[in-house]
Amino acid sequence: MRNNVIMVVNPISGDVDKSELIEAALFFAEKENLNLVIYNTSGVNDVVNIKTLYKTYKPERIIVAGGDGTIKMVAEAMEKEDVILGILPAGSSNGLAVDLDLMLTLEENLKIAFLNDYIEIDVITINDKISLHLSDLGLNAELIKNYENATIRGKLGYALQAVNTLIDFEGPFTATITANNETINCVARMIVIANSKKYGTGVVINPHGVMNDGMFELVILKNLDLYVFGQIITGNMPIESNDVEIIATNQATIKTNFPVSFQMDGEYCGTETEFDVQILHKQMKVAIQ
Ligand SMILES: Nc1ncnc2c1ncn2[C@@H]1O[C@H](COP(=O)(O)OP(=O)(O)OP(=O)(O)O)[C@@H](O)[C@H]1O
Repeated sequence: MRNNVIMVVNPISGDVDKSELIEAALFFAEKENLNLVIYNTSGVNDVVNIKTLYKTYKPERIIVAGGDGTIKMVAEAMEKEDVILGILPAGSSNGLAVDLDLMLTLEENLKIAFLNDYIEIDVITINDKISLHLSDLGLNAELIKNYENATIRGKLGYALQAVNTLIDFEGPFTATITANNETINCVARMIVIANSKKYGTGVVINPHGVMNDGMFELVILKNLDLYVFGQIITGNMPIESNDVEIIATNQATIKTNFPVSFQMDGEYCGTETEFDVQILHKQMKVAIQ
């Protein structure tokens, strides 16, 4: 009997047609004598449908063709199951795939997703919602909100939006952070809650981030003027300066003095004043190179 593999495909992610990808995956599965069951997401009831498919087919692996949002949705559906995720990056944001060095050719990704060994990565929860790699409050979330509403797309649009956001931003907020049995107060422009090292753009924000060490980092950016901002986006994260403080922990609460914009893995999530951050150690098995 052939072993089953489920492939979850987000037909709209990254604005790309997936027919070539599906054809290549079917061909690969046939060659490996695997029965590939394809599920196209609809954006409605996907978690429930994937749970049902899992119970029916009991696969050892689930392949995900989509962006971070689709991976998170599958991770949520498979929270209680012992299954390996294989990633075929196909989103407009592929932060997790960038972090795991999976931005490769389709042939390479197919081989890794279907056959390679895996690592068990930690998953962060913020107010009970899953974050796979990087979430933040403050300036970058503000930037993402503005970018979602912007008319000029592409790199120039992003740069213009960044400058506008820096100029318009309400100013620093005060955060009360409790972690490692200590409470500190600080004034910040942005606080990153980081499981990993870099954003999907490749910008390194948390040089010591390791995805399976049972810890996450709070990267507190106290000052984010154009100079510091420039250093960060050019890959020279000023970790030794007074502008930056990094706290490594496995549990934290953050309270802010006014509602602050907040984004999780590239998706704008509104404003909040309280953030309860936990780590689920080695929660997810992901196939890697
Ligand atoms: N068939 C569908 N039609 C419309 N939306 C869908 C469909 N399937 C999934 N979605 C939505 O796709 C989003 C996840 O997309 P994902 O993050 O994987 O790709 P992306 O290209 O990076 O997305 P984004 O446009 O948000 O950057 C979810 O909001 C989900 O509800």
